Amino acid sequence: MKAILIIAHHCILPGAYKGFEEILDRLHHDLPGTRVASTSLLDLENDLRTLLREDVESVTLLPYLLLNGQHTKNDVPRVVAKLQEEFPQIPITLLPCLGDWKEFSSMVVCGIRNAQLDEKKPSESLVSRLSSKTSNLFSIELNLEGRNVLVVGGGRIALRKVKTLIPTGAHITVVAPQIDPEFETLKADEPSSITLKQRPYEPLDLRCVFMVFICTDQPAVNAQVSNDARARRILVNNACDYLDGDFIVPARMDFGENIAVTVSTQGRAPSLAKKLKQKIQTEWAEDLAQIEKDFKKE
Ligand SMILES: C[C@@]1(CC(=O)O)C2=NC(=C\c3[nH]c(c(CCC(=O)O)c3CC(=O)O)Cc3[nH]c(c(CC(=O)O)c3CCC(=O)O)/C=C3\N/C(=C\2)[C@@H](CCC(=O)O)[C@]3(C)CC(=O)O)/[C@H]1CCC(=O)O
Ligand SMILES: NC(=O)c1ccc[n+]([C@@H]2O[C@H](COP(=O)([O-])OP(=O)(O)OC[C@H]3O[C@@H](n4cnc5c(N)ncnc54)[C@H](O)[C@@H]3O)[C@@H](O)[C@H]2O)c1
Repeated sequence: MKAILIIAHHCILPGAYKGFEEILDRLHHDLPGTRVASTSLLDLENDLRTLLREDVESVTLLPYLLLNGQHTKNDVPRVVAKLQEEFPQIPITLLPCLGDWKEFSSMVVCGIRNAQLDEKKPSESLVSRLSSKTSNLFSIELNLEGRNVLVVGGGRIALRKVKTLIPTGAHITVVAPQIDPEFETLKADEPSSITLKQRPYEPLDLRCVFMVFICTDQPAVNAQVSNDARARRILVNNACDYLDGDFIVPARMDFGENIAVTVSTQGRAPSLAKKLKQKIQTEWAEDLAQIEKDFKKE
């Protein structure tokens, strides 16, 4: 079994470990079969030794620290070197401090930009978001025929976006390390309109792209794509953060040959948009079909 050991500062203030605990929960959930443990700088040596005595094949150490200072330059490597000598058969990998991760700067910039946006659009509870009367989004129906559209992410949300993009005639590229098998089925039906790239996003994926849909489960990747696209003046839809993108996708229904009805909550309550869509589909279908028939007779 592989193991991850996260090293954090010791702190006794209530609530200090909120973000840290969320990361542990997510690692437990997202990396089943990996032993996830945490320790403090003081307990590192004892805890790491205990872990190495368990049935682990490798240990990855993450210093939950921002700056590459005394702890990450000297204290932690010293313990790692000592224990690697004691347990030479178990590889120990020491990751860089968080501040040196390449996605970190994008995440910080994005967080600050969102905070500035939030100053303009205070978003408290859903109820208060919904009761705000003003809408400053502009509705259009966009022609994407022949345009290059990039979808970053290959999961459930990306799949939904691609399904709605196919009928537009756009050239769709999907890039993600994990691509849902259903994409292959879609590609088999539409070989010329879908390209699948099974690897992590790279900034060059944005070359000649008209519009990008950001749909990964990695906030740091989403922030990087958003920043890269903005620098290239590419239109952005961020499925994970409606305040970040240039546009949102409403729920769309087609009735008969000519009628399209879209429902939007301006990003504020997407699940309400879905509910309304279901209501409209069940309650309006017959009436709309009749209206279209009558219109054709006129
Ligand atoms: C309309 C539809 C079109 C489409 O996705 O193409 C759409 N969401 C749909 C479904 C859906 N969305 C969610 C669930 C699970 C909950 C549930 O099941 O109840 C389901 C249901 C499911 O997945 O089945 C939750 C959700 N949605 C967003 C977030 C992130 C966030 O808010 O940060 C979260 C998580 C937080 C939360 O729960 O709030 C974000 C967005 N979702 C949008 C559109 C945009 C805003 C549109 C608007 O407000 O008008 C925006 C901003 C992104 C964008 O522009 O794409 C599609 C209808 C499908 C259909 O056609 O039937
Ligand atoms: N718009 C919506 O309606 C809506 C609804 C629910 C959730 N969301 C948001 O959408 C996100 C994605 O949801 P999902 O259900 O599709 O998740 P998922 O776990 O099914 O898919 C995540 C995808 O991101 C990809 N990914 C990870 N790192 C990547 C990288 N470096 N480059 C490219 N791709 C990378 C993965 O390979 C995977 O294909 C959620 O995290 C959530 O924030 C949006």
